[in-house]
Amino acid sequence: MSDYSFFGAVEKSFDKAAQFTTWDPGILEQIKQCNAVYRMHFPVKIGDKIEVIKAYRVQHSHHKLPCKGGIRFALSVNLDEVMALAALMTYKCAIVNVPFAGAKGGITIDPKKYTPYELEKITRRYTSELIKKNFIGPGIDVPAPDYGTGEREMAWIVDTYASMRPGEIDALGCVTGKPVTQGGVRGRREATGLGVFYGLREVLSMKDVMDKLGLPVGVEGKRVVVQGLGNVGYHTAKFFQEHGAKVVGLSEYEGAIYNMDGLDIEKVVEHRKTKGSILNFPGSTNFAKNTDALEMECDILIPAALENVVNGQNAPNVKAKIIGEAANGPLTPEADEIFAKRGILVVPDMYLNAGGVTVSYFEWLKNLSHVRYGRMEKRFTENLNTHILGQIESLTGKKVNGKDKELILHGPEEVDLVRSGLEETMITATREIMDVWKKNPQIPDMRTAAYVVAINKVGTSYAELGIFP
Ligand SMILES: NC(=O)c1ccc[n+]([C@@H]2O[C@H](COP(=O)([O-])OP(=O)(O)OC[C@H]3O[C@@H](n4cnc5c(N)ncnc54)[C@H](O)[C@@H]3O)[C@@H](O)[C@H]2O)c1
Repeated sequence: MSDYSFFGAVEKSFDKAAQFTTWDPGILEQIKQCNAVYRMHFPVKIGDKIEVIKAYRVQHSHHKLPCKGGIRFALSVNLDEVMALAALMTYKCAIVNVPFAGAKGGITIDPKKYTPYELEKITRRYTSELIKKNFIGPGIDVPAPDYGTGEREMAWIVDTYASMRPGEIDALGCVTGKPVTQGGVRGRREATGLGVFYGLREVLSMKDVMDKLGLPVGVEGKRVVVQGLGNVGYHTAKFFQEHGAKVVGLSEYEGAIYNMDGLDIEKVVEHRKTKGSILNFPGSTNFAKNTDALEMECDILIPAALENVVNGQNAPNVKAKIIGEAANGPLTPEADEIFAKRGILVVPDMYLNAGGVTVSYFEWLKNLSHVRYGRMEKRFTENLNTHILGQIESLTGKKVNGKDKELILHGPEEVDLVRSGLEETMITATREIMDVWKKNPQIPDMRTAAYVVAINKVGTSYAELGIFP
């Protein structure tokens, strides 16, 4: 499918961008390599058998600490994939100014083949392996959810960590993406999808960019196709629908569906729950292969499942004018070249799906500072805020009601704070990358511009810190 492995593709993109920077070749090589690779095998009792589980944790960089990156549960997990995903995390964090270095983990299992009890045993044993080798901790390396994992697994991880490190006051900050009741933050669940939406909305608002693509400005009325209805795909599709776009195509494992008038995401999810498949959704046309979605008639294609799905073979058939990489590494380098030639805009994974890590940063800060975000305790603020409300009303001569009154009296909700921080982050990152691209017309695509931004930020860290010893 591609001449490059996943890590090879990341290295190729890095090299392509490095020529637009002025860093010493030694620094560039150091930024590119993975600093620490932990490949492990451990036994777990499944029924009356002992199963040997293969797993990984890769810390791509230590230019900032802790390292940060999700944990993937899938049969396809391998060292090359985990290295590539760890490297992308370094660049992602740099672009959105989240002070972490990149890491990633994975367990080579099909989670659907295990009971929740067995998955818990595997997750806890994996966590204990990370603890033994100092590959996890609030100031060392902080995992998060990724493909095949979610809040449940993160709760098992934090519980295992806290049990094995009794008395560690910051234990909650050893992992993010936890349930809200276990130190998680409101807004983390939908953060990656919302970040994808904010990033693409910003691109869609740029008149010069849209003129080049021959598309009208704005989200309203855009036809969107999403591959993968998991955490990232579902929320991305929902936010597009809520803001006036038409989600015309969706795909899951079992196939794809299309309706040029738009599909109702919630109803499709409900249909899949009851019928076991997205196929045969009323009013839509079925496609037997899930990859058919990639070639559907639309304005924006959003791959939100796994890597290497758009490649040299199917890229010539893609009809979208914009590809929003919600998944990590969905395009091969061959596809990238085809899209650059065809004038199709690829909005790259390495910042577009940074919503998860951005909100994870808020969660980590909340855990370390041992506070709650948002609404202040009524008893602390009521008198002062009631006074402020009175002042505003007498100055403006108008009564303040509804949401505004709530905001003045009690401050914003945690989820509103988180979302506004995320929105600002994604808008700033999009503009920064576009500015670099516009200032240097020799940069061939937005991905390369994003890498230039990332390399310059990580390079600056090395230059300022010096090389030890
Ligand atoms: N979860 C996060 O916060 C996060 C953050 C950044 C990036 N990502 C990336 O987003 C991607 C998806 O992650 P997720 O967390 O949504 O995973 P998930 O497990 O919640 O969902 C993935 C979905 O894709 C479906 N799928 C798998 N192969 C498919 C195919 N060939 N065609 C159509 N559907 C397919 C699966 O059935 C599943 O429903 C991954 O590349 C991940 O690395 C996730």
